[in-house]
Amino acid sequence: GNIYLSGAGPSAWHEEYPVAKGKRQSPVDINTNKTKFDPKLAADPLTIRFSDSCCQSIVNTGISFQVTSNGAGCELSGGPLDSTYQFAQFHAHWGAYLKTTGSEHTVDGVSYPAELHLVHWNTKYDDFKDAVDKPDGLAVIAVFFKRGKEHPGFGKIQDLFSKIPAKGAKVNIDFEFNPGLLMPPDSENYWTYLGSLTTPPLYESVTWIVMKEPLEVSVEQIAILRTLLWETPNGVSQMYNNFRPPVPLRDRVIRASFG
Ligand SMILES: NS(=O)(=O)c1ccc(NC(=O)NCCCCO)cc1
Ligand SMILES: [Zn+2]
Repeated sequence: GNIYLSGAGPSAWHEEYPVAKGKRQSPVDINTNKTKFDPKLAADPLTIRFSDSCCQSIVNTGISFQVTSNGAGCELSGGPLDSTYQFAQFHAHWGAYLKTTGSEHTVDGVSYPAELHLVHWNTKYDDFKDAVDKPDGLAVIAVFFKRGKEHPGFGKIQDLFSKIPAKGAKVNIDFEFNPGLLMPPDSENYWTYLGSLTTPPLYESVTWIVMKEPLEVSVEQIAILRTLLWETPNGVSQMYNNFRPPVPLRDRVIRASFG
């Protein structure tokens, strides 16, 4: 069923996934008065490498779209990471029409209309499946979407949405698409903390790297996200509010790469 709409939604996930109330869950609110600048992050800059041949296909996962990669030439290292992580997929989370919610992480209690996740796995493990539940298994770059000028690159991906109308639908991407296009102009300023997958199984395996600067997309592009379809208790309908709200930070400090 639909993990956001069946039962009480995210607040009930702990019944099947007790880790939902764990010590390093995601997303969280980023209280900028409590983040801590870490000069080590600035001293060893994050290296984000993407290529034009990174993306193979796009699938409707039933809770988002997902652009999947074989990771060739697409690697992440440096910053908070002690290893090289390989790109696996990107997807997004978003809200409802005329609502201000949509992102998973919030900044000083404020949501963005949507949030993109670029998922990478630690190459010290054999593959994604082996890495997905290890404490240092994954690194996810989060990019907030903000309403503004159109983003033609993201539009190329959105043009494929009509070809994946239902859960499990998948099409190949037969044009070059470099996910680097989805990085904000300034991707040096980020926050990082140890967290989890934001959907079941909620594994506490993610080093989160949340970009401070949002990416501008048009209001129409935010609306097009909702043209994807998913199953709900009342039948197939438009996909929206596929986000987990922030959970307690517990005993964690969010580090900033900037002063
Ligand atoms: N939103 S998020 O935290 O970036 C995220 C990323 C991957 C996943 N899950 C995933 O890729 N596969 C789950 C399979 C687990 C069983 O092997 C869930 C949430
Ligand atoms: Zn996500």
